[in-house]
Amino acid sequence: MSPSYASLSESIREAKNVRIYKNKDTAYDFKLYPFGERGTYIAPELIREITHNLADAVTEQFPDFDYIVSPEPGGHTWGMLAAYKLMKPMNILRLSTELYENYEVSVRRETAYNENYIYFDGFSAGDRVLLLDDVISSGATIRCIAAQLSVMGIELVGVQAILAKGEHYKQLEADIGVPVRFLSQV
Ligand SMILES: O=P(O)(O)OC[C@H]1O[C@H](OP(=O)(O)OP(=O)(O)O)[C@H](O)[C@@H]1O
Ligand SMILES: Nc1ncnc2[nH]cnc12
Repeated sequence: MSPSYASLSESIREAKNVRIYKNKDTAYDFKLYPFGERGTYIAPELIREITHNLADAVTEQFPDFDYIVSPEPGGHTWGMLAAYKLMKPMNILRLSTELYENYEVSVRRETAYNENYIYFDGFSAGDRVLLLDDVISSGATIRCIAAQLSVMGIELVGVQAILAKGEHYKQLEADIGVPVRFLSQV
């Protein structure tokens, strides 16, 4: 049976736009997608639809990996639901605006509207992982996570997202050398 994206499509269509400022000169138009952003209401039907579709897409595209890796806070809620549905373990990447020196492995991430550090722990060289996030926009988040996984000797089998914004995912896919898949695109 072909997947239904009715609730997801509606939530994307209806998402409110807010303007956020990285600094006083740089404004960014940001969408309050209910599946990704704080302060939004998410209906159980949408949770179910996204979770089922993520799990089905991963099963079809990426049948063989050890565990799911997702950054908090937008990615790991969905990583966790997909992991539960697929009965796979997961590793949650923690984020902070603070750089904790001598504390775990970190990479600096800069997107169109924010800057912070992503912390890595609990990985072993040779692990085969699937990266799952809610939104791919500039691709900076996935790109820097993939680079750090590679440094640690982790094999990335692919990337699964809920939503791709624009066409940046194509360059991302070419750069990281694994399939980048998503349920919907704006
Ligand atoms: O492709 P990119 O330009 O890197 O954007 C994608 C990232 O942006 C969002 O994270 P954000 O920092 O907004 O935190 P969030 O998880 O609270 O949404 C989203 O969860 C992705 O991780
Ligand atoms: N919710 C969002 N709206 C617009 N761009 C984004 N990039 C990452 N998350 C986004």
